Amino acid sequence: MKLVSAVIKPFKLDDVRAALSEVGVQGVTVSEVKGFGRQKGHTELYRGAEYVVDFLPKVKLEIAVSDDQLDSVIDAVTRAAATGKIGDGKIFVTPLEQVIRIRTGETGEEAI
Ligand SMILES: Nc1ncnc2c1ncn2[C@@H]1O[C@H](COP(=O)(O)OP(=O)(O)OP(=O)(O)O)[C@@H](O)[C@H]1O
Repeated sequence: MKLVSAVIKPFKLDDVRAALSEVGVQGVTVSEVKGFGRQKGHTELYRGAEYVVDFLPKVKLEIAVSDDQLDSVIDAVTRAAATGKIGDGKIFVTPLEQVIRIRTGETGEEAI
C-alpha cells in the first residue's frame, strides 16, 4: 500500500475529486494548507536570518491506495490538477504500513 499526498490548486479540488471517483477511489482526506514551490516562494533576509514569505493557499489530498491502484491514481490527479501554469502542485508517494477500518476492524487493503 502507498499513501499518495497531493498538493494542488484549491480551485481544482472538484475536478480532482471527480477524477479520483472515476478510478475507484472511495476515501480522501482534504486539508487546506499553505506552501510554496520553487517559483512562488522567496527568502528574505531580516537581521541576518532568512525568512520564507509568500505562502500560497493550497489544498492537500491524502489518499491511501493499493499498489495496483497507484498508477491510475497518480494519473488521475495529474490530469485533473494540471493547468500547465506554475504552481500546479506536486504528488508525494510514501509506503503505507497499515490501514484499519475502525468500525469493522478490517485491516490492510480491505480497509482502504
Ligand atoms: N519539495 C517540497 N516539499 C514539500 N512541499 C512542496 C515541495 N515542493 C512543492 N511543495 C508544495 O506543493 C505546492 C505546489 O508546488 P509548485 O507546483 O509551486 O512546485 P514547483 O516545484 O515550483 O513547480 P512549478 O514549477 O510547476 O511551479 C507548494 O505550494 C507546496 O505546498
